[in-house]
Amino acid sequence: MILKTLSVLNYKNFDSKTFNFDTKINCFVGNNGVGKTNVLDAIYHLSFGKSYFNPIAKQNIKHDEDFYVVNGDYEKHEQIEKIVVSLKKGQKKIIKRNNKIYDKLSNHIGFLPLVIISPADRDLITDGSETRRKFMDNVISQSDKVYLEALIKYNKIISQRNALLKYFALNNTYNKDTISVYNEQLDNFSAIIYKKRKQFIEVFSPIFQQKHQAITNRKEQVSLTYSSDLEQECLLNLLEQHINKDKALQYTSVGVHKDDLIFEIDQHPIKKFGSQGQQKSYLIALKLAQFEFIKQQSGDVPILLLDDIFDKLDEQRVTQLLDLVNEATFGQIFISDTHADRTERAVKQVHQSYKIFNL
Ligand SMILES: Nc1ncnc2c1ncn2[C@@H]1O[C@H](COP(=O)(O)OP(=O)(O)OP(=O)(O)O)[C@@H](O)[C@H]1O
Repeated sequence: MILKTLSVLNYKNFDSKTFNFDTKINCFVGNNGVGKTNVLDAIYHLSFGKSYFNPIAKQNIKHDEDFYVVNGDYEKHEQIEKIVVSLKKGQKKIIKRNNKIYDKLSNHIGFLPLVIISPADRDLITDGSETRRKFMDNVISQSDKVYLEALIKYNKIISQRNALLKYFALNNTYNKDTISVYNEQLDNFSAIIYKKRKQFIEVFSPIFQQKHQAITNRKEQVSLTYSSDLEQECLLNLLEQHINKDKALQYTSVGVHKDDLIFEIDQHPIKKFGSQGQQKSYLIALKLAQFEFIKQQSGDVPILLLDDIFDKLDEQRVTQLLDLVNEATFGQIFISDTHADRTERAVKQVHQSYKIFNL
């Protein structure tokens, strides 16, 4: 799968710009703030229908404009695929594949597999569990539609149940039957999500270990474990046991929407006990494992976005990283960096074709 051409219109700091890409390595270089990350984010948009960096869709429209368009021409399985994501202020976002509008964004997820490595990944360590759940959901969803559907439905019912708990509190009332209907639906979808997350970690964790060893030469022991309320009991029982708490809090306090991934180094939380360098290696290993997992599951080589790559690695390690990806049957890579010369030195050593875009 190759992104041949990208055109953006009123996207963040760009008014109108077109890029024709190399099939292997593409580097965006230039000073701080010229829009290197924005180009990577536009490519991310084409795979996920949204920004990696800014969840508020309308803030991706260029200041003082009222719409944006991101257009990508891909070659996939010898077919040309035209993907267009557009948003007009006050309207719903539209995603088209070959001029046909998708009914649901979820139908597009996984069609153009992609992995991004960015300085913002540190949020995976520093933020609360939601960021780690989103990471896990992103990896599994790119190759499992049943999972994505179950997740969307589960989240919808959780919102409805929370709204009902609020309504009960506000009106000083309670109806066990209505809550039970939600509980049963949640139990059904959470069983699917829990099982698939468990299966995912069983396959993903050894890949992560292997990537971590490859980039650190086995210096320290790291682990990645899945933690869920459902380890104790099925959700139906848990919801019944926690109903008084939920009524008091006015939201659902147990379930797979509280799951977490535990990141440890030498059996201690990496957030508290990992050095900066150890945390960066952990994150890179996590992202390379994501790349490998998606490649194995989907059969497609994901596009790789390396944002501000020298933030995490020195020059020698960047070359090692590119080699690692190169070994994994080469996909297309997009790199952003402030220094044209060091980027070019690193990519030259991979002996693949490349293009440098000065922004
Ligand atoms: N909606 C928007 N409209 C106009 N400009 C925007 C919008 N959103 C972001 N920008 C601008 O985009 C620029 C940041 O772009 P980007 O993050 O891609 O820079 P960069 O080249 O990656 O920089 P760095 O090297 O510092 O990471 C900023 O100048 C910011 O003001």
